[in-house]
Amino acid sequence: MKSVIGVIGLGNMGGAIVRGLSGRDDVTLVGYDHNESRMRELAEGCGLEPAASAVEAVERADYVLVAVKPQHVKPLLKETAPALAQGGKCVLSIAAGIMTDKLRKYAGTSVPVVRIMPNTPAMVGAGVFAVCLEDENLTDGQKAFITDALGSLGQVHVLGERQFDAFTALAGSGPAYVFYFMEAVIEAGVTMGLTRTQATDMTKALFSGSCKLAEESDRHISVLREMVCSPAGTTIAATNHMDASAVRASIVEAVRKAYERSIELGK
Ligand SMILES: NC(=O)C1=CN([C@@H]2O[C@H](COP(=O)(O)OP(=O)(O)OC[C@H]3O[C@@H](n4cnc5c(N)ncnc54)[C@H](O)[C@@H]3O)[C@@H](O)[C@H]2O)C=CC1
Ligand SMILES: O=C(O)[C@@H]1CCC=N1
Repeated sequence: MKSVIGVIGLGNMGGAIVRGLSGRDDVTLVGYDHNESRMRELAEGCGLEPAASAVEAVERADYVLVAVKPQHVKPLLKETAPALAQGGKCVLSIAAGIMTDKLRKYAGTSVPVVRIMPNTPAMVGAGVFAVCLEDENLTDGQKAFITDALGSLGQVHVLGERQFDAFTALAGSGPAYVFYFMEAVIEAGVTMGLTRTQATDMTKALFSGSCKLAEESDRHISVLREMVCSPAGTTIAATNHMDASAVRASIVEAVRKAYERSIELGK
């Protein structure tokens, strides 16, 4: 039997998850967004069934995926609480920082809630997900369905909720750090006289090749870096400059800022 996933909020992340799940034949996707063009695009592109309202999406769904911005979660769950109370449903929230006890309070019923933290590479089936399955009202069938569905969009880590802020700062926000570093490398290439197209193509291949090596090699990441740093060579000149500029400390501090912000959003 098919499970119905009702996705509310079809922006960057909700849209990515719909695209990623659209190939599954055990799932019917229903969606609602205030922005009609988002529903239309996903209806045409991957067979999403548009709902006339958030309440209708909830009424039709077995799993309700809440993919609106954190500040919109409370009014949305309050509005849909009567429909959520119909029984047999499950709330999945990807909102950064909003804890399960708050989600339960807003939904106002004994509906089980699951917190999920995705990242945007889910758009191409290469996401990294954290999922918190601690709600005692969750059935084994629901847990199995959720982990399996997320598994078709990328790597899944079942985590306790207390680890969610760290995961959000590292992997949820993480693609932005990687793209930020890529932008800087591209600018360096252009500074040295490469065309922007050349520098962009080279940088994409550099990052995907390095990630492939890190994944497929048994060597520690630090050893892989040392292998590039020839004695008195070009690379050690660059990494010494990064150390002198405290780039590593700055990255650690930046990720910690995201962690603090995630904690703050949960208050
Ligand atoms: N963008 C990212 O990389 C990640 C985002 N998240 C979380 O995902 C959630 C969504 O983020 P984005 O997709 O980036 O935001 P977005 O702004 O791209 O999409 C949000 C969508 O929700 C719609 N919306 C707002 N209120 C609504 C309502 N009451 N009913 C129906 N639709 C409504 C908006 O029209 C918009 O299309 C956030 O809570 C964020 O914390 C989590 C991990 C990664
Ligand atoms: O920046 C944010 O708040 C969201 C959560 C993780 C990635 N984007």
